[in-house]
Amino acid sequence: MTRCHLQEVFSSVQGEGPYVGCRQIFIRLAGCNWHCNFCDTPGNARPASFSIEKSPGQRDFMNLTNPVNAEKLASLIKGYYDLKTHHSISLTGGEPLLQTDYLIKLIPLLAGTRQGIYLETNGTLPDKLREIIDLVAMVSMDIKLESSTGTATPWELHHRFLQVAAQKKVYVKIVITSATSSAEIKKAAELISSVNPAIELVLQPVTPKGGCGLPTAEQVLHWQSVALDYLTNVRVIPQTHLMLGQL
Ligand SMILES: C[S@@+](CC[C@H](N)C(=O)[O-])C[C@H]1O[C@@H](n2cnc3c(N)ncnc32)[C@H](O)[C@@H]1O
Ligand SMILES: Nc1nc2[nH]cc(C(=O)O)c2c(=O)[nH]1
Ligand code: SF4
Ligand SMILES: [Mg+2]
Repeated sequence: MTRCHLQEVFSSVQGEGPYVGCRQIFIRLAGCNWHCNFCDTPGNARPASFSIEKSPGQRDFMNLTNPVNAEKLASLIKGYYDLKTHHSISLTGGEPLLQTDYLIKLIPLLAGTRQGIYLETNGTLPDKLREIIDLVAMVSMDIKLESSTGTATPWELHHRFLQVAAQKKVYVKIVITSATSSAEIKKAAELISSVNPAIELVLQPVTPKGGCGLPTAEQVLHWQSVALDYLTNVRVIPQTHLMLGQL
């Protein structure tokens, strides 16, 4: 039986990127293969328990033991939330693609939302994406810049990842900080354009954390125009859920 380590499950509105405001069920898997200084959800890869909010917005969390099998998780979700009022199910983390065997079992049990599965991923595991791309409707892919992670940007992995993701609805998100450089934005925009210049790029100003500070207004507008030399659609959208008190 395939079982998974989770961090949390809740119903909220998508707070980032072009689907902002869409009602989603968030399933946050545990464990990550990357390290971003700004990460707002770091955590243990094997937590003993996870929490599930029973009534959206009420913060009436119940703690359950990890790992959990797919049938149990699907029946909890269907018991607490009405799938048909939800735009989609966000698979996030941590890095959800670290547990693809589990997702292959879980996703078919969660049919009934309006648009299906929304995958939120760091864009570094193209071979794992290939295993589940047929089960996913939308991909939110990050490009991870060295200036905010301390690790060299995995350009080749990101390129292969985007080629697979482009089979479905996909947009690319880059968290920008005061340390971001124009050269990084140019290289990212060139990479996206080489797959398809119509793929949308969202520049997401960091919510300050881990020594990462906000870029200036001048920096943000400059990087947007750099990216627009290569791409049709480049938007600047910050995280919005925090200001709404949403999870
Ligand atoms: C927590 S990650 C989980 C999914 C996957 N590991 C990834 O990085 O895309 C979800 C999204 O939150 C973004 N994020 C995390 N911390 C942030 C912060 N402090 N400010 C802005 N965005 C942040 C990530 O860049 C990513 O797009
Ligand atoms: N409301 C809300 N929107 C989000 N968009 C991406 C999130 C994530 O952590 O994956 C997230 C999240 O944690 N909450
Ligand atoms: S890849 Fe995602 S979950 Fe992992 S450290 Fe970076 S922001 Fe956090
Ligand atoms: Mg988040």
